[in-house]
Parts: sequence; structure tokens; C-alpha cells
Amino acid sequence: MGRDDVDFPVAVVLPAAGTGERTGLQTPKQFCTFLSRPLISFTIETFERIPWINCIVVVVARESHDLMLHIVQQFHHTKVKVVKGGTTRHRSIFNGLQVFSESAEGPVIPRPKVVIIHDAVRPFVEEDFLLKITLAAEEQGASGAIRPLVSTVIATTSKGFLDHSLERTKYRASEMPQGFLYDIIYQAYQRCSESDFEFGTECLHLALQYSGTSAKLIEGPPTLWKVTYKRDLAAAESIIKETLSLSACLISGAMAEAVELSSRLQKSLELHHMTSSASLSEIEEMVTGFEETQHALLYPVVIICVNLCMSNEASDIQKNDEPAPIMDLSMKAKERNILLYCVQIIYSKVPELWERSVARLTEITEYLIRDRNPVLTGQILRA
Ligand SMILES: Nc1ccn([C@@H]2O[C@H](COP(=O)(O)OP(=O)(O)OP(=O)(O)O)[C@@H](O)[C@H]2O)c(=O)n1
Ligand SMILES: O=P(O)(O)OC[C@@H](O)[C@@H](O)[C@@H](O)CO
Repeated sequence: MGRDDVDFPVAVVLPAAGTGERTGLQTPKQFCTFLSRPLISFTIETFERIPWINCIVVVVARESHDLMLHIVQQFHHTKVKVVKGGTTRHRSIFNGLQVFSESAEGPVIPRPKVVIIHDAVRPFVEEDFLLKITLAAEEQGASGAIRPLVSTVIATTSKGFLDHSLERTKYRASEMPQGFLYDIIYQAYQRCSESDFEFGTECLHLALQYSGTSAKLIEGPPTLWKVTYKRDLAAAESIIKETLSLSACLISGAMAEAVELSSRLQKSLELHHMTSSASLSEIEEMVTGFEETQHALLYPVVIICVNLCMSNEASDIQKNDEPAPIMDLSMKAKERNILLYCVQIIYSKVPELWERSVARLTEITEYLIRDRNPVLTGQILRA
């Protein structure tokens, strides 16, 4: 079965109205930023890239509504409808589902046949698994992602002692995404109790209890984990950085040695090389040029200026030190989500010295591209 089998409308509801209390942070985790971009925007982009998903309903807290509209505009999300959430996850999900019902305020959005419900703080979901969940929901009425339990589940007595433990092989952890025939899950939410709304955590249970539909369970990849604690944010950032391509734009002077050096760097890194007199004015034109060609740079673009000094005379090196202009330009570039780094390397006719410098330059360049640390922009780094 492939994406061509999805010949019916599919919508997504992303509950994102929580406070992220367990992270211990002031900012709700869905709005924590990585590389100047909120976590929720990474999740939305994952769904937006999928052509057979028609509409993404993002459910946010009342106080985050304007922030979410700004994020939609800044990152050019096109399939998104923002609605206000509720005091619990189930209430937020129901608010999201009501967008498609006749009684919804505002223009009626075409009702999907299948609706995917996915926590907004689970950014690492792949199209192939979403396809499995969607087709299973269309066929069975409901479907859900599961993962093996890592810890054994135990029941405790009222006094805090062990009552009994569950046989781990018979149980699974319920994860997201989950898929439903829209009518099945909407009816379940219309029928569920106040206690379900207040204390429930499982949409599959509602479909079974109130619509008599037992979900098809599909084991998903380990990447479906949910950002819950502060450590999960660090893990998410590391994965996001790893998924970014190692591509960068390398600018060097037009001298033969500089071109030769750049071609050596290109062999070890995915670099787009440009030669120019590497004057700051030319680089400035390039930085503003980026702004014209790409309205919103979704990921920081990395530009590395390699400054080859043909002599190690202090005066020459000092002459190349232009902290103020390159710093000013890098600040301007950062506003456009462009990270401008400068690495200086002193040419040596002594092969061992030159090879060592080139190795250091390669190492620094690779680190700058991988880590995209804004603090090092505008600095004159020396290989
Ligand atoms: N009233 C709520 C509570 C939670 N969620 C969303 O449901 C998803 C999963 O919930 P959880 O991980 O528990 O998020 P929080 O409730 O924000 O976390 P915490 O319990 O630590 O406060 C999150 O995307 C969260 O924003 C929601 O839309 N509305
Ligand atoms: O909101 P919480 O983190 O308490 O729980 C969310 C999870 O229960 C939920 O995402 C999956 O178990 C699937 O239902």
C-alpha cells in the first residue's frame, strides 16, 4: 500500500495547549526553540510535507493563540488552522475535532474521512508510519501506535506497597500518532463523561468505550517518543541538528592557494564553494541576497569565510582582523537566520605545518556547520 491509496480526505489534530510543567521551564515545551525555530513548527512541517494531508488543526492555549499565528506566518505554514484548547488534553482534542463539525464557528472546513491525532511534542514521525496508521484507521475505524514497555508496570496498595506486577510481554505503551474515522472519534467525544474529559489520557479507549471500535495497534519506531522532561528537549535539539544537512557555503579568496584549500575542504564536507575577493561588501550583498530569494529561512544557513593569510607577519594578520565590520555583518545576517563565521588560516610552505593547519580548518568547519552555534558568528577563528 502506498500514498496513492489515500484517496480520501485526511486531517490532523495536534494538541498543543499544555503548559509543559514536567520540563520545569516557563516556556511551554512546544514553543521551546531550536536553531531559532519552535518545536511545534518542526512537527507541523513534518505533516505539511505530506501531500495527502489536507488540513492541520493546531490546538493551543488561549494565551498562546497570537504566538501560534505568528509562528504560522513566520515559517510559512500553509495547511494550518489554529484553535483554542481546553484545560485538559481530551478537551483540547475535542475542540480541535469540532472545527470540522457543522456547528463550528467560521467557514466550514471540509470534514475529513480520517483524522490523525498526534501530540505536537512528538516531532519525529515519518510519512510511512503515518500512512500505515491512516490506512488502518480507514479500514478498521481506529488505529494507534504502540511501543514495547521499557519498565515493568506494577500496581500498588493504598499504603504504597507492591500489590502485584503485570506481565510485561502482555502489555504495550500507547504512543502517537493515532488514526480514526472522523465520525467514530467525534461521536466518542460527544458521548464521553466529564470524568473522561478531566482525567482520561487515551483516545483509543474513548473510541472503544463510546463508539464500540477496537483500534488496530501498530508497533511504531522508537522515534515516536514524546518530549516530556527537560532532558527530552536536549535530545530533540541534537536529533534536529543531526537531520540538518551538512551543507554550507564556503567563501574564499580567488588566489590559487585559497581555491586549492577550498577544494580540499569540499572533499571532506558537503560545501558549496564560491570565490570572491571575500571583501565584506561582497559578503554583505550575499547576505541580503539570501533575504530576497528565501522569504523565511527555515533553517539557519551557514556561510564560512575562509581567510587565507599568505604570511604570518603580525601586521598582515592584524590587517585581516576586522572584528568590528565582520561582527556587525554577522549580527545583521543572524537576523535573517544566516550564521556567518570567519576562519583565518596562515599559509605555510612547510608541508607538515600546512597539513596540520588544513586539518584544523576542516575540523573547525565541520564543527561550525554541525553545531550552528550563533555565539561563534562574527568571531575571527584561527585554524
Ligand atoms: N490541556 C492540554 C494539555 C496537554 N495538551 C497537549 O497534549 C500533548 C501531550 O501532553 P503532555 O506531554 O502531557 O503535555 P503537557 O500537559 O504540556 O505536559 P505536563 O503534563 O508536563 O504539563 C502536548 O502536546 C500538550 O501540549 C493539550 O493540548 N491541552
Ligand atoms: O499527556 P500525558 O503526557 O500525560 O500523556 C499523553 C499520553 O498518554 C498519550 O500521548 C499516549 O499515551 C497516547 O494516548
